[in-house]
Amino acid sequence: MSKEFTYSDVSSHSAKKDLFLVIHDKVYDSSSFVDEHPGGEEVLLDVGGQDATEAFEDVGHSDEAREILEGLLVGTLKRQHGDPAPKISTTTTTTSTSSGNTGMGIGLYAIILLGGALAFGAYKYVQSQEGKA
Ligand code: HEM
Repeated sequence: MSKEFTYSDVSSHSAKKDLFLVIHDKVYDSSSFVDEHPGGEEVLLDVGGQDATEAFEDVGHSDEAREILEGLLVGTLKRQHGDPAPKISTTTTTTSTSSGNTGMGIGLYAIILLGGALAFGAYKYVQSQEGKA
């Protein structure tokens, strides 16, 4: 059975010799790994006792790094009302890009429709002129 930690439990473990990190709502005891981290101890201490999901994923850690992480697992995070929201990177950027594309699509569509209407009007005008002649 894995242990459950609240956010305030985790935040009390932010010292170098007692360092918990939250990644994807799981709690990892990184104390033994701080000195070995190829990215340096500074970055781990920065996110000690906090949600490090974004920092960890932004670096694009290897499968090997994820295996080490599994070995440090001590439990899961039990979220409570008022806790900081889970951090998930990438999704926001994807959404904003695709909504930008949709806006562009509608703009183009409007121009094509307008062009069609103008062409139709010109055609009708030419026809009426021809009728007169
Ligand atoms: C306990 C959690 C972590 C573990 C087990 C871990 C493990 C590793 C490992 C094994 C590497 C070598 C490259 C690779 O295999 O991907 C690495 C590199 C790196 N890590 Fe982490 N890491 C952790 C957390 C973090 C966090 C929170 C940051 C915050 C920014 C970070 C920043 C970096 C950076 C910048 C490198 C690249 C170092 C370089 O190539 O010069 N790591 N990490």
